[in-house]
Amino acid sequence: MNSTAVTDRHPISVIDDPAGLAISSAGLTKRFHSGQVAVNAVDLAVPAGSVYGFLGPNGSGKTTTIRLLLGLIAPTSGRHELLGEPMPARAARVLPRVGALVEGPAFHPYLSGRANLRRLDAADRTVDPATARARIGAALDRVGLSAAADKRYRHYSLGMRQRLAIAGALLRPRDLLILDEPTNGLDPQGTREVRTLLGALAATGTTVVLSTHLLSEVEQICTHVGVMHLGSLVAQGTLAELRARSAPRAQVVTSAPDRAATVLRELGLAGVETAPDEASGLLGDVPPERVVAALVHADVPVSGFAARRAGLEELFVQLTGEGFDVSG
Ligand SMILES: Nc1ncnc2c1ncn2[C@@H]1O[C@H](COP(=O)(O)OP(=O)(O)OP(=O)(O)O)[C@@H](O)[C@H]1O
Repeated sequence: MNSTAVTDRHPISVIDDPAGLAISSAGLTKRFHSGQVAVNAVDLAVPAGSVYGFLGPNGSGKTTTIRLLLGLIAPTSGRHELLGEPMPARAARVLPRVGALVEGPAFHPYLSGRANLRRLDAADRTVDPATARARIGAALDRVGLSAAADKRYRHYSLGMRQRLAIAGALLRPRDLLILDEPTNGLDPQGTREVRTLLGALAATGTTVVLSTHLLSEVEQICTHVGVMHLGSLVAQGTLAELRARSAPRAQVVTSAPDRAATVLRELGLAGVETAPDEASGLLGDVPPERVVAALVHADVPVSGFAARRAGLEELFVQLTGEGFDVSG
């Protein structure tokens, strides 16, 4: 096997530029006392300025990874940096630049959105109380809640509640925002509101990382994606890079995969891979019939041939062995 075929569970990392990363990790691992390895040697590379979708089925280790990144739990092994600073050594310096939504803040139902933010702001001893009013006003404005700021929280829609939680994370300027399932439990309208907000935040240059189990969410707002499966990061890259992986691929079923691979390479196919009884490569502009003719001409025993394109959804299913909820 000489490949990193997506059907294998080999990690695929297509981000190899170490510079300009908002988050990087190497071998980040968490084994719980139960013995369960929830996060297994994860090498994250989140480019600064990206909207990075951290995608994976429930239980794949997304929340645990986020908790590790924020220093809420200690890794069993591995290391990571946030905004170029090693964690946890520089936590005090870097965390003020990082907004997070992991377990949503507990808001008081009978207080207004503004009053709730006032309470949250007052709990932060590192900010100047004299400027609280302006800070809270700006945060409400950024999430589009200025008009509803003085309504009681209990009268807020689900989308408004989540936007208030995000406002809580934005009480001070942030370079990086890490959100665990920010649209979970929202109705379609609330989901739209939060997505629009995240897009607007990203447009101002904030790096946004959001975990999700929704493929559609990634397709709609993310520039980059990392795919988790059983605690491992099984793919990472731009959406375009992952889409390219699902470009049309010629698949040859043969008892001579190495010879078939040679023919595919000679024809100019990229990404040629072999497996027992199979060789495959990206077709690009090469017509499938030319591939078949060349194989026959080279006396490669061909017992099956297909030219097929895997969609993003199929790619993720291949990577994780699980179906994704494609709604939302
Ligand atoms: N404190 C803990 N002790 C033991 N096991 C844990 C702990 N926290 C999480 N796990 C386990 O680790 C695995 C990964 O959980 P995690 O919550 O990180 O996944 P997830 O991808 O965020 O899923 P979900 O979307 O359901 O939250 C799960 O099997 C979970 O049961």
